[in-house]
Amino acid sequence: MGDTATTHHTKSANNGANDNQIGFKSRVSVIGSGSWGSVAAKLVAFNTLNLSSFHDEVKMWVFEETLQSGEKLTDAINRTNENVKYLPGIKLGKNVIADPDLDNAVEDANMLVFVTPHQFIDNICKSLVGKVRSDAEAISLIKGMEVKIEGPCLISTYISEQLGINCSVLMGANLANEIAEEKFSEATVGYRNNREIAEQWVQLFTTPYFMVTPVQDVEGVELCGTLKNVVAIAAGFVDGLDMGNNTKAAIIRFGLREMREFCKLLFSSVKDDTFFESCGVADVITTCFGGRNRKVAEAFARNGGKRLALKHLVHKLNPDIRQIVTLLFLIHRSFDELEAEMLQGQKLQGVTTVREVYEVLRHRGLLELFPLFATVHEICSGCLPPSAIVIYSEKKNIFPV
Ligand SMILES: NC(=O)C1=CN([C@@H]2O[C@H](COP(=O)(O)OP(=O)(O)OC[C@H]3O[C@@H](n4cnc5c(N)ncnc54)[C@H](O)[C@@H]3O)[C@@H](O)[C@H]2O)C=CC1
Ligand SMILES: O=C(CO)COP(=O)(O)O
Repeated sequence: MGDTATTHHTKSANNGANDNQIGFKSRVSVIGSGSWGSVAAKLVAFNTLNLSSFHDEVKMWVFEETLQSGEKLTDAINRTNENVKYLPGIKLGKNVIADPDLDNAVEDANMLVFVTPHQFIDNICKSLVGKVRSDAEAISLIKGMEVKIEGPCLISTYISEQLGINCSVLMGANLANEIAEEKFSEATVGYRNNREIAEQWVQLFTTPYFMVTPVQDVEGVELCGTLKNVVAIAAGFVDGLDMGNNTKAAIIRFGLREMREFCKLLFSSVKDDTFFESCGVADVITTCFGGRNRKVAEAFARNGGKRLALKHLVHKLNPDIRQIVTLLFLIHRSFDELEAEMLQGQKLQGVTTVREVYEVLRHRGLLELFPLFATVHEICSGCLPPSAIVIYSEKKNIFPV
C-alpha cells in the first residue's frame, strides 16, 4: 500500500529560514488549463504561497482562445482570477498567472505539471524540446497513452523521452469540479525510484481537502488512470440502456479485472496493491458514476442506438455500400458530436484510449482475452450496438477470478 505523506514547512512558521538552509526555491509551472488543469493550478498555488521552499507565483499555460465576448481567455483568467470557460466560479489564487506563450510559461521552472488532454501532448512536447531546464522534474496528471509504431508508450515516458527529464504521475478519484469546491478527495503519486522527488510532489499538491499518497509504481498508477476511462464508457452504456446498478457493478468488476491484466501484460512490475489506491478502484468508481466519459457514453447509448437501428434499416432497403459507409461515418462521428454539444470544449479521453488499447491488443492477437475493452471499442466505432456491452460476457471466455 502507499506510504505516508511528508511534513510541511510553512512560510509564516519558518520566516524564510528554511529557504536559507536549502538556498533554493522551486518554481512551478502548470502546462494546461482545462477543468483539471485549473484545479491543479489552484491546489499548487495554495501551497507555493504557504511553503517556503517554493516561489509564490505559478504560471499556467493556456491554449489561447477567444471567448464569445471577444476577450482572450488568458486575459479573462488574469482579470477575474477564474478560468471563466473551463472552471467558472472558482478563484484560482492571485498567484496563478495565465500565460498563452508556452516557452514563457515554462521558463525558469524546475517543477513542471503536465495536465492537458492526452491527444495534445505530442505537439506540446515537440515545441518544448530544448526549452525546459535540464534539472527540471515533471509530473503528468494526464489520463491517456501514446500508441507508436513500436508499441504503447505511457505519457510520462513520452514526456521523459522527449524532454530528457524525469516524470512522475498523479492520478486518482479526482472529478475536477468537486475538488474545485474543496470537497475531500485523495490521489496517488506514482514514482519510479526517487522517493525524495515523490515527497516534493506530495507536498506541492496536498491540502486539507486533498490527500496525496506516494506509491512506487509509476506504470501501475498511470495505466489505472488511463484505463478506467474505458470502463467508464462501458458504465455509461449501461446507464443509457437503463440496465441498473447490478449490471453497472458487474461491468466495473469486469473492467477492473481487464485493467489489471492489461497493466501486467505491458509491465510485469505493476503491483496488485496499486489497484486499491485512489488511482485504482476509487477512480473507476467515481468516473463510472460522475465522469464525463460516463455522461457522454450514456447519451451515445440513448441516441447512438437509434442511429444503429437506422443503419440496419437502410441496409435492408438499399444495399448501396456508399450509403452504409456514409452512415457508418456518421456513427463514428457521433461521440465527437456529443462531446462538442455536451462538454463545451472539454475533452473525452476514453474513446481515443479504447481505440489505442484495441490496437495494442489486436497487434498482439489478444483481443479475445479482453472482451470488455474490445466490445467498448466496437460499440464506440459503430460495429456493435450499445446493448452488446452485456452480451459479450455470456459468450466469451473471461479471466479466472
Ligand atoms: N476534468 C477532470 O475531472 C479530470 C481530468 N483529468 C485528466 O486531465 C487531463 C486534462 O483534462 P482537463 O483539464 O479536464 O481538460 P478539459 O477537458 O476540461 O479541457 C480541454 C483542454 O484542452 C485544451 N485544448 C484544446 N485544444 C487544444 C490544443 N490543440 N492543444 C492544447 N490544448 C488544447 C483546452 O484549452 C482546454 O484547456 C486529461 O487527460 C484528463 O483525463 C484527470 C483527472 C480529473
Ligand atoms: O479522471 C477523472 C476523475 O478522476 C475524470 O473523468 P472524466 O474525464 O470521465 O470526467
